[in-house]
Amino acid sequence: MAKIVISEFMDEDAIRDGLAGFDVLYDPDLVDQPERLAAEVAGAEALIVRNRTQARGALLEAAKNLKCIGRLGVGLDNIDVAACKARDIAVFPATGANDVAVAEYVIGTAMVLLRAAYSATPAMTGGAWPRNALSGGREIFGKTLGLIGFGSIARETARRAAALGMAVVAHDPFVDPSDPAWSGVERLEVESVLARADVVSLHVPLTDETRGMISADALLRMKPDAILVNAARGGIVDEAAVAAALKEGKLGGAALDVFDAEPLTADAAAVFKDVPNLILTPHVAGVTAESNVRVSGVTARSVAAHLRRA
Ligand SMILES: O=C(O)[C@H](O)COP(=O)(O)O
Repeated sequence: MAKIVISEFMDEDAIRDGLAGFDVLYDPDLVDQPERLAAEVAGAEALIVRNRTQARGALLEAAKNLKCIGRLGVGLDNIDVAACKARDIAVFPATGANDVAVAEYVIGTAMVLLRAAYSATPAMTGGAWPRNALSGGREIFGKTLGLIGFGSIARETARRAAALGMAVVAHDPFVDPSDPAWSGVERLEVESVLARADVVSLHVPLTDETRGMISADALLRMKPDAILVNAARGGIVDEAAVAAALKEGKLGGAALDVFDAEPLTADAAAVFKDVPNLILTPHVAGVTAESNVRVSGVTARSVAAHLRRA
């Protein structure tokens, strides 16, 4: 049966159950061995990747027999989708399978950053009692969530926000105004979302249009105590501008899960040193134990079905 190469981590039960009968090469370290990866894909009919394998250029050229790419996530910026289309290589993102993980990350970090009270442990184990200093934390109830992008992850986030008593506003030119998804959510232009929201969360792909969207200027148009959450893609946000705004008190807090260059190097991270009310995470908003099972299952099924049809 067809050969399937999996170059990044995937749930092993999903490989065993969903790809049974296929000749599978699963090596989560392949992504870091470009020459070996190119040699392995030369005979493959399917490639399964997360966000690090760059399915473009030389790798695609080497993959002469490729019929499909399974993406263990939703962002497609690491795949040359146009080149795949031209060669009739199907691309299967795991749409919907990590929505809950990202939505919980957004709500969780927003609550932590609004409350700004959960970093007292070192001071307290040192004998301090910073009650006065930490008494000004804010509640999420009654605040406004502003979503830039209103796809399925943003909608999961909106539902949770509404359940917590937030108002929700959103911008997405690709969702028709008559779409029932807008029910209970105010449809606004980007500028108004930025101006109105207490928590701004990004849910757009990285494209020429969205690159640099949250610039120093855009940050200035947000409320000075607003929280910014970026679990979408690095490159949408000007990282140095976020660090500066937090230091200067022009932004209330930020959670950044994604970065312009990943992994974030110590040099690139230096800009975030001693920045207040900042949460940095290594591109894990969409990855939980549960979402890895769902994402892997969906991807295995899409790839297997395509190869059986092909
Ligand atoms: O695009 C996505 O869905 C997220 O970046 C997570 O993707 P990954 O875990 O497959 O990299």
